[in-house]
Amino acid sequence: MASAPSITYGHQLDCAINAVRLASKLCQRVQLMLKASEKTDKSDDSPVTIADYGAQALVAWSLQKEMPNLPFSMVAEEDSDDLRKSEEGKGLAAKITALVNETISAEANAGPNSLSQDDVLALIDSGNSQGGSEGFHWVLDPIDGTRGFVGMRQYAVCLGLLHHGKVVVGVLGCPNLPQKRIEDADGVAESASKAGTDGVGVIFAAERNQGAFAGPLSGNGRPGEQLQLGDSQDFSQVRFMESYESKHSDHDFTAMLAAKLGVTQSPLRLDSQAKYGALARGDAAINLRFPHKSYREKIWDHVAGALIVEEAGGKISDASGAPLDFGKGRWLDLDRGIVSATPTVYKALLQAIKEVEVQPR
Ligand SMILES: Nc1ncnc2c1ncn2[C@@H]1O[C@H](COP(=O)(O)OS(=O)(=O)O)[C@@H](OP(=O)(O)O)[C@H]1O
Ligand SMILES: [Mg+2]
Ligand SMILES: [Mg+2]
Ligand SMILES: [Mg+2]
Repeated sequence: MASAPSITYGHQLDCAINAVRLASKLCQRVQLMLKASEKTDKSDDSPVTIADYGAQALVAWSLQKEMPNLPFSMVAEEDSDDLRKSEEGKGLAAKITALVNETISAEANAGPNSLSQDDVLALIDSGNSQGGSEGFHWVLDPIDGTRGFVGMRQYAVCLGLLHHGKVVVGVLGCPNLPQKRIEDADGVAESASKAGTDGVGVIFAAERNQGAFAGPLSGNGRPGEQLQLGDSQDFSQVRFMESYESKHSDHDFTAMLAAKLGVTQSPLRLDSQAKYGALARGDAAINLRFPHKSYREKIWDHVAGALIVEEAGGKISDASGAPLDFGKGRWLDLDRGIVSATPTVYKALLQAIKEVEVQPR
Protein backbone atom coordinates (compact mmCIF):
# COMPACT_ATOMS: atom_id res chain seq x y z
CA MET A 1 0.00 0.00 0.00
CA ALA A 2 1.32 3.44 -0.91
CA SER A 3 2.25 5.54 2.11
CA ALA A 4 0.35 8.77 2.75
CA PRO A 5 1.99 11.74 1.03
CA SER A 6 3.90 13.93 3.48
CA ILE A 7 2.67 17.52 3.83
CA THR A 8 4.65 20.10 1.90
CA TYR A 9 4.71 23.83 2.49
CA GLY A 10 5.89 25.09 -0.91
CA HIS A 11 3.18 27.73 -1.31
CA GLN A 12 3.82 29.13 2.17
CA LEU A 13 7.56 29.18 1.39
CA ASP A 14 6.97 31.21 -1.78
CA CYS A 15 4.72 33.65 0.09
CA ALA A 16 7.30 34.00 2.89
CA ILE A 17 10.08 34.72 0.37
CA ASN A 18 7.98 37.47 -1.26
CA ALA A 19 7.10 39.00 2.11
CA VAL A 20 10.73 39.00 3.31
CA ARG A 21 11.97 40.55 0.06
CA LEU A 22 9.37 43.32 0.30
CA ALA A 23 10.16 44.09 3.95
CA SER A 24 13.90 44.03 3.19
CA LYS A 25 13.33 46.71 0.51
CA LEU A 26 11.69 48.89 3.13
CA CYS A 27 14.63 48.38 5.51
CA GLN A 28 17.10 49.28 2.78
CA ARG A 29 15.17 52.50 2.03
CA VAL A 30 15.23 53.48 5.69
CA GLN A 31 18.88 52.64 6.13
CA LEU A 32 19.66 55.15 3.42
CA MET A 33 17.85 57.92 5.31
CA LEU A 34 18.19 56.86 8.93
CA LYS A 35 18.33 59.63 11.50
CA ALA A 36 18.67 59.27 15.28
CA SER A 37 15.25 60.89 15.74
CA GLU A 38 13.60 57.95 14.04
CA LYS A 39 14.88 55.53 16.61
CA THR A 40 13.09 55.08 19.96
CA ASP A 41 13.98 52.95 22.96
CA LYS A 42 11.49 50.38 24.20
CA SER A 43 10.90 49.73 27.89
CA ASP A 44 13.45 46.88 27.82
CA ASP A 45 16.04 49.39 26.53
CA SER A 46 16.28 47.82 23.07
CA PRO A 47 16.05 50.20 20.12
CA VAL A 48 13.23 50.15 17.57
CA THR A 49 13.05 52.14 14.36
CA ILE A 50 10.37 53.08 11.86
CA ALA A 51 11.79 50.24 9.78
CA ASP A 52 11.03 47.60 12.45
CA TYR A 53 7.38 48.70 12.50
CA GLY A 54 7.15 49.21 8.74
CA ALA A 55 8.67 45.82 7.98
CA GLN A 56 6.26 44.12 10.41
CA ALA A 57 3.26 45.82 8.76
CA LEU A 58 4.47 44.88 5.27
CA VAL A 59 5.05 41.22 6.08
CA ALA A 60 1.55 40.96 7.60
CA TRP A 61 0.06 42.76 4.57
CA SER A 62 1.91 40.62 2.02
CA LEU A 63 1.14 37.25 3.65
CA GLN A 64 -2.56 38.04 3.99
CA LYS A 65 -2.78 39.38 0.43
CA GLU A 66 -1.24 36.19 -0.97
CA MET A 67 -3.21 33.79 1.22
CA PRO A 68 -6.57 35.55 1.67
CA ASN A 69 -8.53 32.40 2.42
CA LEU A 70 -6.37 31.01 5.21
CA PRO A 71 -6.70 31.92 8.89
CA PHE A 72 -3.85 34.26 9.87
CA SER A 73 -1.92 34.00 13.13
CA MET A 74 1.41 35.75 13.62
CA VAL A 75 3.78 35.93 16.60
CA ALA A 76 5.87 39.05 15.99
CA GLU A 77 8.18 41.26 18.03
CA GLU A 78 6.62 44.72 17.71
CA ASP A 79 3.26 46.22 18.71
CA SER A 80 1.72 49.64 18.16
CA ASP A 81 1.38 50.72 21.82
CA ASP A 82 4.13 53.37 21.67
CA LEU A 83 2.77 54.65 18.34
CA ARG A 84 -0.68 55.37 19.81
CA LYS A 85 0.36 56.89 23.17
CA SER A 86 2.06 60.23 22.52
CA GLU A 87 2.18 62.96 19.89
CA GLU A 88 5.70 61.81 19.07
CA GLY A 89 4.41 58.26 18.57
CA LYS A 90 1.62 59.46 16.31
CA GLY A 91 4.18 61.39 14.24
CA LEU A 92 6.19 58.19 13.83
CA ALA A 93 3.00 56.31 12.86
CA ALA A 94 2.42 58.81 10.04
CA LYS A 95 5.99 58.31 8.78
CA ILE A 96 5.64 54.53 8.96
CA THR A 97 2.38 54.67 6.99
CA ALA A 98 4.01 56.77 4.26
CA LEU A 99 6.98 54.42 4.12
CA VAL A 100 4.81 51.31 3.87
CA ASN A 101 2.71 52.85 1.07
CA GLU A 102 5.80 54.03 -0.83
CA THR A 103 7.33 50.57 -0.63
CA ILE A 104 4.13 48.87 -1.76
CA SER A 105 3.69 51.13 -4.76
CA ALA A 106 7.38 50.90 -5.75
CA GLU A 107 7.83 47.16 -5.26
CA ALA A 108 4.53 45.32 -5.18
CA ASN A 109 2.53 46.96 -8.01
CA ALA A 110 -0.45 46.97 -5.69
CA GLY A 111 -2.56 49.57 -7.42
CA PRO A 112 -3.79 52.96 -6.24
CA ASN A 113 -5.46 52.05 -2.91
CA SER A 114 -3.08 53.06 -0.18
CA LEU A 115 -3.25 51.90 3.42
CA SER A 116 -4.53 54.29 6.10
CA GLN A 117 -2.64 54.89 9.36
CA ASP A 118 -5.22 52.75 11.18
CA ASP A 119 -4.70 49.95 8.65
CA VAL A 120 -0.95 50.04 9.28
CA LEU A 121 -1.34 50.05 13.08
CA ALA A 122 -3.75 47.11 12.81
CA LEU A 123 -1.29 45.23 10.59
CA ILE A 124 1.46 45.78 13.19
CA ASP A 125 -0.87 44.49 15.91
CA SER A 126 -1.75 41.40 13.89
CA GLY A 127 1.54 40.05 15.24
CA ASN A 128 0.07 39.65 18.73
CA SER A 129 -0.65 35.91 18.51
CA GLN A 130 0.43 33.78 21.46
CA GLY A 131 1.54 30.95 19.13
CA GLY A 132 1.50 27.50 20.68
CA SER A 133 1.71 23.84 19.75
CA GLU A 134 -1.40 23.59 17.56
CA GLY A 135 -2.14 24.82 14.05
CA PHE A 136 -0.20 27.30 11.93
CA HIS A 137 1.59 30.38 13.26
CA TRP A 138 3.86 32.75 11.38
CA VAL A 139 6.78 33.94 13.50
CA LEU A 140 8.39 37.27 12.61
CA ASP A 141 11.31 39.38 13.74
CA PRO A 142 10.89 42.32 11.34
CA ILE A 143 14.44 43.46 12.05
CA ASP A 144 16.67 41.21 14.06
CA GLY A 145 19.80 43.07 15.13
CA THR A 146 18.22 46.53 15.29
CA ARG A 147 21.45 47.81 16.82
CA GLY A 148 23.28 46.44 13.79
CA PHE A 149 20.73 48.11 11.52
CA VAL A 150 21.22 51.48 13.21
CA GLY A 151 25.00 51.02 13.27
CA MET A 152 25.11 50.09 9.54
CA ARG A 153 26.26 46.56 10.36
CA GLN A 154 24.39 43.26 9.92
CA TYR A 155 20.66 42.78 10.45
CA ALA A 156 18.05 40.32 9.17
CA VAL A 157 14.34 40.16 8.36
CA CYS A 158 13.37 36.79 9.85
CA LEU A 159 10.15 34.93 9.04
CA GLY A 160 9.23 31.37 9.96
CA LEU A 161 6.12 29.22 9.96
CA LEU A 162 5.21 26.83 12.77
CA HIS A 163 2.90 23.87 12.17
CA HIS A 164 1.90 22.05 15.35
CA GLY A 165 4.87 23.62 17.12
CA LYS A 166 7.53 22.59 14.55
CA VAL A 167 9.22 25.01 12.16
CA VAL A 168 8.24 24.10 8.59
CA VAL A 169 9.36 27.22 6.69
CA GLY A 170 12.21 29.61 7.46
CA VAL A 171 13.35 32.65 5.48
CA LEU A 172 16.09 35.17 6.34
CA GLY A 173 16.62 38.39 4.38
CA CYS A 174 20.13 39.71 5.07
CA PRO A 175 20.52 42.99 3.15
CA ASN A 176 24.08 43.74 4.34
CA LEU A 177 25.57 40.24 4.08
CA PRO A 178 28.12 39.54 1.31
CA GLN A 179 27.01 36.96 -1.25
CA LYS A 180 30.48 35.41 -1.11
CA ARG A 181 31.46 33.45 1.97
CA ILE A 182 32.91 35.60 4.75
CA GLU A 183 36.69 35.43 5.08
CA ASP A 184 37.11 37.76 8.06
CA ALA A 185 35.41 40.43 10.15
CA ASP A 186 36.75 43.23 7.93
CA GLY A 187 35.00 41.68 4.94
CA VAL A 188 31.63 41.75 6.71
CA ALA A 189 32.02 45.37 7.77
CA GLU A 190 33.00 46.32 4.25
CA SER A 191 30.00 44.57 2.71
CA ALA A 192 27.62 46.35 5.10
CA SER A 193 28.99 49.67 3.87
CA LYS A 194 28.20 48.56 0.29
CA ALA A 195 24.57 47.61 0.96
CA GLY A 196 22.40 47.71 -2.15
CA THR A 197 25.31 47.15 -4.55
CA ASP A 198 26.14 44.02 -6.55
CA GLY A 199 27.47 41.18 -4.44
CA VAL A 200 25.75 42.32 -1.20
CA GLY A 201 22.40 41.08 0.12
CA VAL A 202 21.48 37.41 0.62
CA ILE A 203 18.21 35.54 1.10
CA PHE A 204 18.21 32.14 2.84
CA ALA A 205 15.15 29.91 2.57
CA ALA A 206 14.27 26.46 3.86
CA GLU A 207 11.27 24.15 3.87
CA ARG A 208 11.18 21.15 6.21
CA ASN A 209 12.62 18.03 4.53
CA GLN A 210 13.19 19.96 1.28
CA GLY A 211 16.59 21.53 1.98
CA ALA A 212 18.03 24.99 2.58
CA PHE A 213 18.95 27.40 -0.19
CA ALA A 214 20.67 30.77 -0.59
CA GLY A 215 20.73 33.38 -3.33
CA PRO A 216 20.81 37.11 -4.04
CA LEU A 217 18.23 39.08 -2.02
CA SER A 218 17.56 41.28 -5.05
CA GLY A 219 16.49 38.35 -7.28
CA ASN A 220 13.09 36.83 -7.93
CA GLY A 221 11.65 33.44 -7.03
CA ARG A 222 13.32 30.88 -4.84
CA PRO A 223 17.05 31.17 -4.14
CA GLY A 224 18.92 28.54 -6.14
CA GLU A 225 22.06 27.43 -4.30
CA GLN A 226 21.43 24.40 -2.09
CA LEU A 227 23.38 24.48 1.16
CA GLN A 228 25.01 21.31 2.43
CA LEU A 229 27.36 21.59 5.38
CA GLY A 230 30.74 19.88 5.40
CA ASP A 231 31.98 18.45 8.68
CA SER A 232 35.62 19.23 9.47
CA GLN A 233 36.95 17.85 12.73
CA ASP A 234 40.20 19.77 12.50
CA PHE A 235 39.63 22.35 15.22
CA SER A 236 42.60 24.42 14.09
CA GLN A 237 40.53 25.14 10.94
CA VAL A 238 37.23 25.72 12.74
CA ARG A 239 35.85 29.18 13.37
CA PHE A 240 32.98 30.20 15.65
CA MET A 241 30.47 33.03 15.51
CA GLU A 242 28.78 34.96 18.27
CA SER A 243 26.80 38.15 18.90
CA TYR A 244 28.44 41.43 18.04
CA GLU A 245 27.33 42.78 21.43
CA SER A 246 29.00 41.19 24.46
CA LYS A 247 25.96 42.03 26.59
CA HIS A 248 23.87 39.71 24.36
CA SER A 249 26.26 36.78 24.69
CA ASP A 250 29.08 36.18 27.15
CA HIS A 251 32.28 36.58 25.12
CA ASP A 252 34.49 35.48 28.04
CA PHE A 253 32.65 32.18 28.39
CA THR A 254 32.81 31.49 24.65
CA ALA A 255 36.56 32.19 24.67
CA MET A 256 36.96 29.51 27.38
CA LEU A 257 34.88 27.08 25.33
CA ALA A 258 36.88 27.77 22.19
CA ALA A 259 40.13 27.16 24.07
CA LYS A 260 38.75 23.87 25.41
CA LEU A 261 37.88 22.74 21.87
CA GLY A 262 41.27 23.77 20.48
CA VAL A 263 39.74 26.47 18.29
CA THR A 264 42.48 28.99 17.62
CA GLN A 265 40.91 31.28 15.02
CA SER A 266 39.40 34.50 16.35
CA PRO A 267 35.59 34.61 16.45
CA LEU A 268 33.41 36.21 13.83
CA ARG A 269 31.10 38.67 15.58
CA LEU A 270 27.92 39.42 13.66
CA ASP A 271 24.60 40.94 14.66
CA SER A 272 21.37 39.02 14.18
CA GLN A 273 20.24 35.70 12.66
CA ALA A 274 22.55 36.46 9.73
CA LYS A 275 24.78 34.20 11.86
CA TYR A 276 22.48 31.21 11.21
CA GLY A 277 22.58 31.85 7.45
CA ALA A 278 26.35 32.22 7.58
CA LEU A 279 26.63 28.93 9.51
CA ALA A 280 24.37 27.12 7.02
CA ARG A 281 26.57 28.13 4.08
CA GLY A 282 29.78 27.22 5.91
CA ASP A 283 31.30 30.63 6.76
CA ALA A 284 31.95 29.23 10.25
CA ALA A 285 31.29 25.87 11.92
CA ILE A 286 29.83 27.02 15.26
CA ASN A 287 27.36 29.66 16.45
CA LEU A 288 27.34 30.34 20.19
CA ARG A 289 24.82 32.34 22.17
CA PHE A 290 25.16 32.57 25.96
CA PRO A 291 23.05 35.47 27.23
CA HIS A 292 22.89 36.59 30.83
CA LYS A 293 21.05 34.07 33.04
CA SER A 294 18.10 36.42 33.58
CA TYR A 295 17.47 36.90 29.84
CA ARG A 296 14.39 35.18 28.44
CA GLU A 297 14.74 34.17 24.78
CA LYS A 298 11.96 34.98 22.28
CA ILE A 299 10.98 32.50 19.58
CA TRP A 300 11.29 35.05 16.74
CA ASP A 301 15.04 35.35 17.40
CA HIS A 302 15.62 31.69 16.39
CA VAL A 303 12.72 30.09 14.46
CA ALA A 304 13.75 30.91 10.87
CA GLY A 305 17.47 30.42 11.43
CA ALA A 306 17.01 27.09 13.23
CA LEU A 307 15.31 25.46 10.22
CA ILE A 308 17.88 26.87 7.79
CA VAL A 309 20.71 25.37 9.85
CA GLU A 310 18.97 21.99 10.20
CA GLU A 311 18.04 21.74 6.53
CA ALA A 312 21.66 22.49 5.60
CA GLY A 313 22.66 19.47 7.73
CA GLY A 314 23.59 21.30 10.93
CA LYS A 315 22.50 20.80 14.54
CA ILE A 316 20.88 23.27 16.93
CA SER A 317 19.78 22.91 20.55
CA ASP A 318 20.08 24.52 23.92
CA ALA A 319 23.40 24.29 25.72
CA SER A 320 22.45 20.99 27.38
CA GLY A 321 21.56 19.36 24.03
CA ALA A 322 17.76 19.63 24.45
CA PRO A 323 15.85 20.54 21.27
CA LEU A 324 14.38 24.06 21.06
CA ASP A 325 10.63 23.89 21.67
CA PHE A 326 8.98 26.66 19.66
CA GLY A 327 5.47 25.47 20.52
CA LYS A 328 5.25 26.94 24.01
CA GLY A 329 4.19 30.47 23.13
CA ARG A 330 6.15 33.66 22.55
CA TRP A 331 9.09 32.65 24.73
CA LEU A 332 11.60 29.87 24.58
CA ASP A 333 12.33 28.45 28.00
CA LEU A 334 15.62 26.64 27.97
CA ASP A 335 18.81 25.78 29.70
CA ARG A 336 21.20 28.75 29.46
CA GLY A 337 22.47 29.28 25.93
CA ILE A 338 21.73 28.18 22.37
CA VAL A 339 24.34 26.40 20.28
CA SER A 340 24.41 25.39 16.64
CA ALA A 341 27.17 23.73 14.62
CA THR A 342 28.13 21.18 12.00
CA PRO A 343 27.28 17.66 13.28
CA THR A 344 30.63 16.34 14.54
CA VAL A 345 31.69 19.69 15.92
CA TYR A 346 28.32 19.93 17.71
CA LYS A 347 28.98 16.68 19.63
CA ALA A 348 32.38 17.89 20.76
CA LEU A 349 30.91 21.26 21.65
CA LEU A 350 28.27 19.82 24.01
CA GLN A 351 30.96 17.83 25.77
CA ALA A 352 33.18 20.91 26.09
CA ILE A 353 30.27 22.92 27.55
CA LYS A 354 29.82 20.30 30.28
CA GLU A 355 33.52 20.40 31.11
CA VAL A 356 33.84 24.18 31.09
CA GLU A 357 30.66 24.72 33.10
CA VAL A 358 31.85 22.64 36.03
CA GLN A 359 34.89 24.85 36.38
CA PRO A 360 34.51 27.83 38.72
CA ARG A 361 33.44 30.93 36.77
N1 LIG B 1 20.31 41.47 27.12
C1 LIG B 1 20.14 40.68 26.07
N2 LIG B 1 20.71 39.46 26.05
C2 LIG B 1 20.58 38.67 24.99
N3 LIG B 1 19.91 39.00 23.89
C3 LIG B 1 19.33 40.19 23.84
C4 LIG B 1 19.42 41.09 24.92
N4 LIG B 1 18.75 42.20 24.59
C5 LIG B 1 18.26 41.98 23.36
N5 LIG B 1 18.59 40.77 22.91
C6 LIG B 1 18.20 40.11 21.68
O1 LIG B 1 19.30 39.91 20.79
C7 LIG B 1 18.83 40.15 19.48
C8 LIG B 1 19.97 40.52 18.58
O2 LIG B 1 20.64 39.34 18.27
P1 LIG B 1 22.15 39.10 18.55
O3 LIG B 1 22.37 39.11 20.01
O4 LIG B 1 22.52 37.88 17.80
O5 LIG B 1 22.85 40.27 17.82
S1 LIG B 1 23.83 41.35 18.36
O6 LIG B 1 25.09 41.10 17.74
O7 LIG B 1 23.97 41.30 19.77
O8 LIG B 1 23.24 42.60 17.87
C9 LIG B 1 17.84 41.25 19.66
O9 LIG B 1 16.93 41.21 18.60
P2 LIG B 1 16.23 42.56 18.08
O10 LIG B 1 15.56 43.22 19.25
O11 LIG B 1 15.26 41.97 17.11
O12 LIG B 1 17.30 43.37 17.46
C10 LIG B 1 17.17 40.93 20.96
O13 LIG B 1 16.04 40.11 20.82
MG1 LIG C 1 14.06 44.48 19.26
MG1 LIG D 1 15.61 39.88 17.35
MG1 LIG E 1 13.73 42.82 16.09
